Amino acid sequence: MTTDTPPTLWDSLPALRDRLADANGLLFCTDFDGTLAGIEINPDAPALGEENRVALERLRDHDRVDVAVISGRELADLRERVAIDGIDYAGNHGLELHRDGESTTHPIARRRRRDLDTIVADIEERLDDTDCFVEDKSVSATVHYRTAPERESEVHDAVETAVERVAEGGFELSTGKEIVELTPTVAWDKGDAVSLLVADHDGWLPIYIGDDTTDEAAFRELSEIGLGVHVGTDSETAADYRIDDPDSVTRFLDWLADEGLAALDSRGAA
Ligand SMILES: O=P(O)(O)OC[C@H]1O[C@H](O[C@H]2O[C@H](CO)[C@@H](O)[C@H](O)[C@H]2O)[C@H](O)[C@@H](O)[C@@H]1O
Repeated sequence: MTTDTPPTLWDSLPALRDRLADANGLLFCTDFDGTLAGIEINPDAPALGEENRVALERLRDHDRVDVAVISGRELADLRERVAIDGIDYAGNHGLELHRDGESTTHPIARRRRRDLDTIVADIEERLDDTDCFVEDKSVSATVHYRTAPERESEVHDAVETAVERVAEGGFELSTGKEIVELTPTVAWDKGDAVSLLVADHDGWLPIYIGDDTTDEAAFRELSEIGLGVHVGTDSETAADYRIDDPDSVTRFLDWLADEGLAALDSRGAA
């Protein structure tokens, strides 16, 4: 993993234009929270802004562009929030996929649902008298402590204890922005979801854009073959480039739907 802050994407747009002009097509993959929508206190609040919707639809409508939204959110929640037809979706960090109109869930994740229900109930009981709460995402769960940051270690302890009690080794913990994520122990992440899509797009340029720790797997997957863009100023990222915040993502989407598509169309024009 690169430890230097990657260069800003804005200085590299001429190079990106060249890569698009050489590519068979564009596979545009994006995270949702902190990328397409800003971070909010209430996890129910984030919505896809109109400018982003228009740009993503313009990309979708190009015959040599495919779009995928890849999120830690539950697939049903993500699809409802984004609500763009004709694109691919991955929910629960890739454990749920919606491709070509069909939804699938990783079989091991499906089998662990009952254990997860018990774990969620246990965590809820342990955190009952706090402001922390559990977002039950059917095959994974997220414990939110944004409104009680002083409870961070208490949340970790509660999740660890609940997993040990119910299904030791069956679930793993990861951290995100003021959250602890609890996912079934399965060798499958956002990087694998991206790699599955890349396999169907020979000679296309894959781009992945995201802001959080689970997006790093996708950046690593694309390090040799595509382009990763980290949203934020963290230095520890495997992404090739960075941009500041979700507003910058909107500007980039606008550029891509305009100049990026023009570059793609210029292939063979000279
Ligand atoms: O992969 P993503 O699309 O980035 O999803 C990651 C998690 O995002 C959500 O939590 C984050 O956003 C919330 C709303 O802005 C915020 O309140 C929370 O503190 C953030 O961590 C979502 O609720 C989780 O399920 C996703 O896993």
